[in-house]
Order: sequence, then structure tokens, then C-alpha cells
Amino acid sequence: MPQTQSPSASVPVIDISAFYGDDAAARAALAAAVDRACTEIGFLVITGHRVGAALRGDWFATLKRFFALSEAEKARYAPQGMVRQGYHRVGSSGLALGEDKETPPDLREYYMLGRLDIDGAYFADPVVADNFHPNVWPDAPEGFRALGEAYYAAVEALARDMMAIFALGLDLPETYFDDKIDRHFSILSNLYYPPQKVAPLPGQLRAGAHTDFGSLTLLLPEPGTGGLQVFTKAGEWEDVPVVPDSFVINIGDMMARWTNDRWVSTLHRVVNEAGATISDKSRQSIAYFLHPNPDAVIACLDTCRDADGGAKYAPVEVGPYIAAKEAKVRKPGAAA
Ligand SMILES: O=C(O)CCC(=O)C(=O)O
Ligand SMILES: [Fe+2]
Repeated sequence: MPQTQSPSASVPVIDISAFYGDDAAARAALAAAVDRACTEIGFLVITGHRVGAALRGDWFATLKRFFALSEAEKARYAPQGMVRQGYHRVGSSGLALGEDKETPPDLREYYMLGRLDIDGAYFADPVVADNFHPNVWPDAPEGFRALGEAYYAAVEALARDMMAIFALGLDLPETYFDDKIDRHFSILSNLYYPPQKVAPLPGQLRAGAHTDFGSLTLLLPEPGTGGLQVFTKAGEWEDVPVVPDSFVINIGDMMARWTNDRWVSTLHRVVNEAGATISDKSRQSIAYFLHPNPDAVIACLDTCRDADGGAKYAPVEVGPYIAAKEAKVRKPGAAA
């Protein structure tokens, strides 16, 4: 972990196991703790989830074998145009570009998996179909598809549970978000930050400063690795705590808009190792971005209106909002 940043004081660690029990007071306390974390920093580290250790470990190991393949082999799975599913090489995007900050591309490659079940008339409707494409499965390594599908399903379920906890934290019925996320187009971004053999360009990071676009992100950094930082209200970059068997959760722009900025979509980044211009250490992480239904309209929740009943943001449709962000992040020119 980089040594030059202060240890985390802002991001709380919250055990969510009460959600799976029937102790009403414990569930209410959990919802209040999550509300506080989302209000103060927009990030929390959760324990007590149900995503198994073997699944997490096996998926990390399989991904590592994929990223070790030759560039030519990996390029066989690169998507066309703005399709997300498939392999994205190092230099193909820069997250800070989405914040209109001209920076060199991020030092990472990734393999994106999308929603598993896209059968049915809804998903083929031209209005939303751009958000739903079949997954692309590499010939190797063995087990990639089975593990990728199992991991996707596990975090999809956890994200749904987190949205239910969010609803409780916002004084809404637990099921409030269900019909806004039942046709989600969530992306599982399996990330690999290669060892750095040459010095980065000025302003070039492993992942540039950005907010996430969807309603929430479930992030699983490789066990024991740091590098992820949040921008605090005090205006400082702070390390996110590294906690065994946890997920890092942060809210994205959709949740900030739903809550009228009562909950904050916080800037974050992944830094190079402190002071080092080259490094032989790689870093892996797995991010699940919950993107609500593409045709869901995100408007201020009744429980989050300004004192005068108003709202900061005009209603926005999820699909076009996220597509516009991605067009900036993946703009041509960002390619190395
Ligand atoms: O790799 C990480 O730890 C964070 C990545 C991230 O913030 C993102 O891809 O949106
Ligand atoms: Fe992010």
C-alpha cells in the first residue's frame, strides 16, 4: 500500500449480515449506518455478505491467466464500436476524460461481462437494445465462462440486496427500487493493472479521478491490495481501507441524482505506487457497476426534496446518461 497518504478515516466498515436476519432493530441500525456513510463520503466497506471465498479466489486466478495471454490472443475478443462486452486493451480509455479532464489513458486493461439473461422482447427493443449484447467467451483459460457467470450472478444478487438496504436507509419501502433495476444493464468489469515497466506520462494514473455512473458499484480489490483512494470533503485523497473478505461499495451518479445529492457520488482514483515510476507489481480488481433499467427515469425521490420541495437535477434517463459518459471515457484519441 502506498505510504504517502494518510490512513482512511472517512470510509466506514459495515457488517451487512443483519439484512439477512429478522431482528428489526438491527436492520434499522444497518440502514441508518449505510445512510450515514452514503451521506458523508459515498463509500463504505462491507463485510457479512454472501459471495463465497472460493468463487472469488477462483475467478481472480482465472482472470489472471487470461490477462497473461498474448496481446494478439486477447485482441480476438475486443468489442466493436461502443459495445462493452469483451476485452479492452491498455490505453483504450481514461476515466478522468469523463470528468472533462484531458489526461493520458489509464494504465489498465479489462474484460467486461454484461447481463446474463437477455432473452425476451424487452431486451431486443431498439430503444434499449444497444445496452444488451451477448457476452463474449474466450477459448482459454478453462473455466472462464462458468466462473464468470457464477461470479456475475453472485454480485448481481448482492447489488440487489444493497439497493434494498439503500431503500430502507432512505425511508422508502424495501422493494422501492425493484422495478427500476429488474432490467438492469449492469457491467462486470474485470480489471488488470499490469506491472509498470516504463514511467507513466505526466498525469497518467492506473485509474484517473472519476465518479461512477450507475446507482452503485461493488468493488472487489485483489486481497491485500491498496491503491484505491477517495476524495474527501476536506479536499484530500485518502486510502480506502483494505479489509479481508470485504467489498468496497460506492454510490454513483444515478444515486446522487435520485437523492438530490443527499448521498454523494464521490471522486475516486487508483494511484501508482507512491514515488515509484516503475513497478513490477500488478494489481487486479473486479468492479460490478449496477446500471438501472436503461429506460428508467431518475428523478428526485420524495424523501430527498429540497426544503422548498424543489430538486437540483432535471430527471434523466439512465441509458443515454451512461452512454454519454462512456463516449467521453472511450473517446478515440484516448487510445495509446
Ligand atoms: O480498480 C479499482 O480499485 C477501482 C476502479 C474504479 O474505480 C472503476 O473502474 O470505476
Ligand atoms: Fe470507479
